[in-house]
Amino acid sequence: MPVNPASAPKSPERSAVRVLLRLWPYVRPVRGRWLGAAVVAVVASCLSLVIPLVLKWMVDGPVAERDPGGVWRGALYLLLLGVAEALLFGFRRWLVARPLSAVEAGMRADLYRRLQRLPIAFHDRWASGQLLSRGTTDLMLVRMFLAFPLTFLLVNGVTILAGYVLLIAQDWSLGLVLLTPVLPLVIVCSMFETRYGTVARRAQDQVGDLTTVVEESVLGIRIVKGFGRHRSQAESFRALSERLRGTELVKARLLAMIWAVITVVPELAIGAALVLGTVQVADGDLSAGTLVAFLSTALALRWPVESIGFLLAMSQEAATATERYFEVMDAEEEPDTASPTASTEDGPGGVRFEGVTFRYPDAPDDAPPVLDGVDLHIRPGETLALVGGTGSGKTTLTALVPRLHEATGGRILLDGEDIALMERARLRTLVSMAFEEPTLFSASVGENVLMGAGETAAEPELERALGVAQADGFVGRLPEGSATQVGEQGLSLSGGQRQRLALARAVVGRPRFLILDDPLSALDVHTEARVEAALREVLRETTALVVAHRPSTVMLADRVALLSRGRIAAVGTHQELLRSSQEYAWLMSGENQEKR
Ligand SMILES: Nc1ncnc2c1ncn2[C@@H]1O[C@H](COP(=O)(O)OP(=O)(O)OP(=O)(O)O)[C@@H](O)[C@H]1O
Repeated sequence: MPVNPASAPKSPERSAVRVLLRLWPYVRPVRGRWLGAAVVAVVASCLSLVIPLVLKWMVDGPVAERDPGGVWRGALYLLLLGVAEALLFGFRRWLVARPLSAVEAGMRADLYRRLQRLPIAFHDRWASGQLLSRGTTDLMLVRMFLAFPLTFLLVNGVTILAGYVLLIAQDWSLGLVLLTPVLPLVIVCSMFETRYGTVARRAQDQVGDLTTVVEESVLGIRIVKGFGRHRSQAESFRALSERLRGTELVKARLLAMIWAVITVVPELAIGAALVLGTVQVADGDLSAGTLVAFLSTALALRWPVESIGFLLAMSQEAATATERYFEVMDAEEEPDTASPTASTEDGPGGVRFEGVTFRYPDAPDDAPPVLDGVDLHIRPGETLALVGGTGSGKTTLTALVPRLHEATGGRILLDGEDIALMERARLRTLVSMAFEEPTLFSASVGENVLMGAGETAAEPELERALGVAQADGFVGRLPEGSATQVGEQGLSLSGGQRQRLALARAVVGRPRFLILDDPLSALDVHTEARVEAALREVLRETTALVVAHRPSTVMLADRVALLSRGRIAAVGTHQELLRSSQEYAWLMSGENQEKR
C-alpha cells in the first residue's frame, strides 16, 4: 500500500486563519450571497437581544401597573420577534445552500483535474484512500465550515458585542462582572485550538487510511475470499477503525473540556451578577425590570458564547481539511516542456534510446538505478521484442516512451525528435500502449476501446480493432454487443477478454509507435495464435516495442533486445541470441527463476 506522505507531522506554527484564507478564490464568486446571508443572520441574532428590552418594558410597565391589555400586547411583540428571528434564519439558509454546494463542486472538480495531471510518481506515492477522503469528507467539512462556523463566528461575535453594549448601558457595574471571564476564555480557547487542530489532522489522515483499506478489500475481494483472508482483513480493518475511534474520543474529550469551561465560567459570572443585582434592587439602586432585562440579555448571550467551542472545533477541522486539499493541489504537476523549437533532427527515424538512465524517486539512495545507460535503436516500421528477467526494468523502460515517468538521464528520440521537448498531449497521440495488467473503466466495451483513438473515431475503427485483438467474437456474444457495459475495472470479463480489449484500445488509433507490455500473457495458445496473426498486420504499419516473456511473443518481432543489469546486453534475431547469449537462452527455456 502506498504510504501517506501527507501524514507527516505539521508545524505547530501553522495558522488556521492563514490556511482558511486559501479558500478565498473559491468563495469570491459567491461572496455577495454569503455576506448577505451573514447580515441576515446578524439581524436575526440581534433580534433575540430585543426580547429582554420588551421584557423590561413589560415588568416595569403593564405588569407593575396590573394592565392585562399591555401584557397581551407585550406577549404579541415577543411572538412576532420569535417568528421574525426564525424566518430570517431560514432565509439565511436558503441564501447560502446553493452557492456553497457550487463551491464544493468546483473544488472537487479542480481536485479531480489536478489528480489527472499529476505524474505517475505522485500516484505511486499516495494511497488512493487518502486522495478519496480529500475529495469527499474533507470537501464536505469545508462546505459546512463556510455555511456554518464561518457565518456564526461572525454572527456570534457581533451579537456578543452588541449584547455587552446593552449590558453595560443597563448597568455598567454588573456589566463589568460579566466581562471578567473574557480573558481566561480567550486563553483557554487558543490553547484548545492548537491541540484540537493536531488531533483533527490525525483523525482525517486515519479516515484516509481506512478508506484505502476498504477500497483495497473491495477491489481485491476475489483474493480475500479465495485465500480465506476475510477474517484477517476484518482484523486489520478493526485495528484501524479502533485507532480512529481512539482519536475521535480524544477529540470528544477536548470538545467536552472546552464546552465545560465555556459553559461554567460565564455561568459563574452570571450568578455573581444575579447576587449583586438582587442586592442593588433590595437597596433600591436598580429597578426590578432592569435586573430582569439585564439577566435576560445575559442569558440570551449564553448560546452565542457557548457555541464558540464547537464553532472553533469545526473551524479547526475545516482548516485541516483545507490543508489536506491543498497538499494535493500544490503538488507539482508534470512540467510540460513543449518547446516551440522542438527540433526534428536529421538522425535516423524510429525509436532511439541514447544512454537512458532511470531511478524511481522513492528508491533507496544506495539502490542501483533500474536503467543504467540504455542504448537501443528500433528502426522505423520494425518490431523489437524486449526480453529480460523478472524485475529487470522492462516495464519501466516502456513507460519512459510515453513519459509516464521521466528519464533521469540520457534521451529518447522518436523519429529524431527528443520526447522531452515534445508536448505530452502530442507525444501520447503518437504512442499507444497496452499493459500486462489490462485496466478497463465502468463504461461500454466500445467506449473503452475507442478511448485509444481520436474524437472522430467511430464504428469502423472499433470493428477493425476488435478484429485485430480477436475480440469481435466474444463482444458479439455480449448481451448488447459493443454497447454492453463492463463492470468496474472490467471485472465482469475474463482476464483474457480484458487483455484483448486493452489490445484493441492500443491499436484502434493506428498509432505511429506501439508499446505492448506482454499483452498476450492471459490468452490460451489458440487465441494467442489468432491474435498474433492479426497483430502481425498491425505491426507491419507501425514501429513497435513488445515486452516478451515467451518465445511465441518473441516470434512477432523482427529483432530482440536483451535487458540485463539495467543495460541492453545484446540485440539480434531470436536465433542469433539463442546462440550467442546464455542468459537469453536460459530465459527462453521456460525455467522460471528470478534473475536480473
Ligand atoms: N513505482 C516504483 N517505485 C520504486 N521501484 C519500482 C517501482 N516500480 C518498479 N520498481 C522497481 O523497478 C524494478 C524494475 O521493475 P519493472 O516493473 O520495470 O520490471 P519488469 O522487468 O517489467 O518485471 P516483470 O517482468 O516482472 O514485469 C524492480 O526492481 C521494481 O521493484
